[in-house]
Amino acid sequence: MPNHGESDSVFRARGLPQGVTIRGPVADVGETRSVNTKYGDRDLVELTVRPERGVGEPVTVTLWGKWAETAEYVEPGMDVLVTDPEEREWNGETQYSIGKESFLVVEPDFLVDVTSVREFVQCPRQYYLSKLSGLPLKYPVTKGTIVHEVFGDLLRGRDLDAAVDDAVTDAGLELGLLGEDPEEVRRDVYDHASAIEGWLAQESLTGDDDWRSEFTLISETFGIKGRCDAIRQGMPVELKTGKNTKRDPRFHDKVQAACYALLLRDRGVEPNTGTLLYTKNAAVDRAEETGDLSPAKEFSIGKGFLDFVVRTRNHLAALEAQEKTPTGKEADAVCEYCFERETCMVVSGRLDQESKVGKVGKPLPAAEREYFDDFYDAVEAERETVHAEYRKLWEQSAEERVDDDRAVVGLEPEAEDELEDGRWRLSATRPGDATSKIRAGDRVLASDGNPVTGTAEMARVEVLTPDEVVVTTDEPVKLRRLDVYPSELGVDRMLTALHDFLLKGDQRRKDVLFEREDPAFADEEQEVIPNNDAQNAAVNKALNAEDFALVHGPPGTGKTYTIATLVREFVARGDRVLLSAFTNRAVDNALEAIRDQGFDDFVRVGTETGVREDMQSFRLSKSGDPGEQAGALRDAPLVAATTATCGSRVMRSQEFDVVLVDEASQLTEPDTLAAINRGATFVLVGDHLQLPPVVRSGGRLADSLFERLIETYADAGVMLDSQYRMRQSIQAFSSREFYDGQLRPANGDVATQTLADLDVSGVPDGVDFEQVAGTDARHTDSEEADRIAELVEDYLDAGVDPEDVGVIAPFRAQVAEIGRRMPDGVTVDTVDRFQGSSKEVILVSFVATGELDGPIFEDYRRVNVALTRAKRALVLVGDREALETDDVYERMVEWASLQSS
Ligand SMILES: Nc1ncnc2c1ncn2[C@@H]1O[C@H](COP(=O)(O)OP(=O)(O)OP(=O)(O)O)[C@@H](O)[C@H]1O
Repeated sequence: MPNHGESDSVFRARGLPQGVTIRGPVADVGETRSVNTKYGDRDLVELTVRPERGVGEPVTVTLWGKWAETAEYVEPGMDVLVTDPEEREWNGETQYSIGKESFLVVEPDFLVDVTSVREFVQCPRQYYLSKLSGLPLKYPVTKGTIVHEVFGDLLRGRDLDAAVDDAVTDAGLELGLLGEDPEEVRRDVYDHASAIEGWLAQESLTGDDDWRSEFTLISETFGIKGRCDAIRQGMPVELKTGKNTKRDPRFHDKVQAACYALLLRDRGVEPNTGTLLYTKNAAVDRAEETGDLSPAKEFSIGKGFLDFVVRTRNHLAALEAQEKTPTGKEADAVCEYCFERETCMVVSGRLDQESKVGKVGKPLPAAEREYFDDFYDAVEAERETVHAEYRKLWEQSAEERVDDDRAVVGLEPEAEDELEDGRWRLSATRPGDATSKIRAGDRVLASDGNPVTGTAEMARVEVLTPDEVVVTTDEPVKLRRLDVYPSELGVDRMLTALHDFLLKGDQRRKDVLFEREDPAFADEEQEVIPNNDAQNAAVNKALNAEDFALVHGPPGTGKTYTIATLVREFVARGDRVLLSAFTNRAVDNALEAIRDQGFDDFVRVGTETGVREDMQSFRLSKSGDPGEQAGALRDAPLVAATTATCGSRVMRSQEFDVVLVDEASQLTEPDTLAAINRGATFVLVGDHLQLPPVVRSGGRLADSLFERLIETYADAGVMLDSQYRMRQSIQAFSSREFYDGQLRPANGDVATQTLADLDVSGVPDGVDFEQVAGTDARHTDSEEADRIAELVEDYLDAGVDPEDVGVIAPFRAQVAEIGRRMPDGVTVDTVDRFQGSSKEVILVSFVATGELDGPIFEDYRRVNVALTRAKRALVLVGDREALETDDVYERMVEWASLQSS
């Protein structure tokens, strides 16, 4: 374990075990020189590093021999980490150099996946291409998953036949889409599996075997993460479904196993042997093949090999830090026999990239290449924020993670029960009643107390109550802590969506989205929704769209109702429809509205834990008879899935006539592409005057495609203008301020609704402003919280149901402050969490004292959302003087005060 923070500066005397590291930005990279040493001529380079993460006095670190090659890609400003440097005094100065035990790690914060290092060794360009195009739906990929599953099962002591049967059934959907015959697949997998079984049997003859399958590892020192297929007596074992008749494992496979060795080293284990298991070897015909047909190949993992692996990882991390596209020249890529040769040439040609193999075809127009570059960089910036989340696993203390809602700690392990399929159910009691973001159904990292240096397993939360936790895992672990485990899947899928749109997409689609051609519409009119002209116009716009249509729906204007109607119309005319949204909640809400309109011939694609209970019966299982599962998907006139799932390999095999995307104004452009790439035409429904996409990095991802299109092609959109939620006085400010005064109540009943209709009186009805001078704290205001607590009590005393009351606050801290004062049933949350819902009574805490700062004030769209959640009563609580420092809030206070007087 390297030291961090203050202890970084403590360079202990050489010879002390572990822990001596130099870490910080590079200030200078010297010239490479060749010097004569007792070992002959050797290259050297001097790096000047500012240790203690840039705070310390610069020190010189000499890189010898192969390490000197690092100078080719390391640059001033990049972060480096040197473990166990050799030190010597020279002219009163301490100098450091890479010694026998040292490693130099470039950009350790960039977490490289083990499979990426493996690909990068094969060819840096292939690493890049896979990153762009994702894993395709192909038989070898699916078979690989099946064989790995069987491997895990066999390690857990399951019976071979049962394991093969289950794994093949589990892959039913993919096999069906691939048109594979399950019997043949079973036979195929059987061959691979018997190789594993045979080898396991041999191994167990040698005495008591210490196995562990699927080990999740992450190293803060080496900046590597990954999941090892198995660890046997502390040594990594990797399974390969290919064949290898040579005596040695393949080079890139060795690199992969050595990565896991590095990860284990970080935990104090020093594996000296790696094993590769080539399962196809068992299936080859011994009469035809010669060579070494034994599946298991071992190799010794020496320091020199680990050095090479770290340097490869460094090279990759440096290219990523410089935002450079690999060319294939970085390594000795041999293009001649490469399977990816054609693809590689086409991609380099289209994107006009340099590549070792050369390019074919005409480059995409400059605007498209620029678009690609901009979004690629934006997605990678977002990836950095995901890496920062991983880092918090070790940078934050357990208490900080709990405070940040990222962990549940202090669990007392109760029971470990082995399940029928060899997996485990672990339970623990939970002292204290802390709340947490982790919910039943989530995938988390379960650990024995330390998720990085201890034993950790990916787990699924089955039960999480204030006093009990139950999870399921592949392997047992002392259940003391759960951590939110970040995922790069979202950013990976954005890149794939960009790739599919620009390199595989339809020309006409690109012409329209690049604003070279206007969207086209047919002009048939029909009356579909007689009682709402705008909805009717929107439906007609969408039905007539030859490219796309936009439905702009302010709060409560019947977006969901319109979508449901539209879906039925599309299906009725014979279209195959894909319905998508960012969240599972939005997808299920839309499906519910569709079902309410009497249509239920649809398939819901999603995970068991993602899909809402009442939609489970429509969920397409991945497991089952291949023909049946694939048929269920292919024949469904309506398929519904989140945008992330639209980018899965299963969904990427599907095509639709039209794609309908709900809450599209909250989607980044690449996320929207992931859905619309699947269809010939598309309809986006949203409101760009409510919350924008949630991204941590900003840049081009912060603007939705919906907003861009509605600004460019206003005529392609229809705004729904009649709202079914708020009484007249409540909607007035939002209508005037955000919707040019066009938003209006759908009918008299909506316009004139009051609390009196609910037999409630003696409390503020309609709109009210409550002056509270407030306290000075930045993110909380106890005076506002007290006042809100009194008001809520008044409402409840007057007969309002707690479920009908909501409180909106700008900061999580204030949400907690108010939450402590609330009776059961009242919802208290941030604006972001309130979008899409409504309550009879809403109170807004502005935490506005002195200066206006905080998320609610950064973006007027937030206040639009906050003010449009209430049906009958809206109470604004804040300091008039502070609010009046801003024009919009000044008008808001004026409006609210007028109403209440
Ligand atoms: N044309 C219509 N005729 C009758 N009722 C309607 C019509 N359109 C919408 N409604 C009703 O208005 C209410 C709000 O509609 P819906 O839930 O579709 O709004 P929304 O725009 O999706 O809301 P949100 O802004 O919360 O997303 C629902 O009860 C719905 O049944």
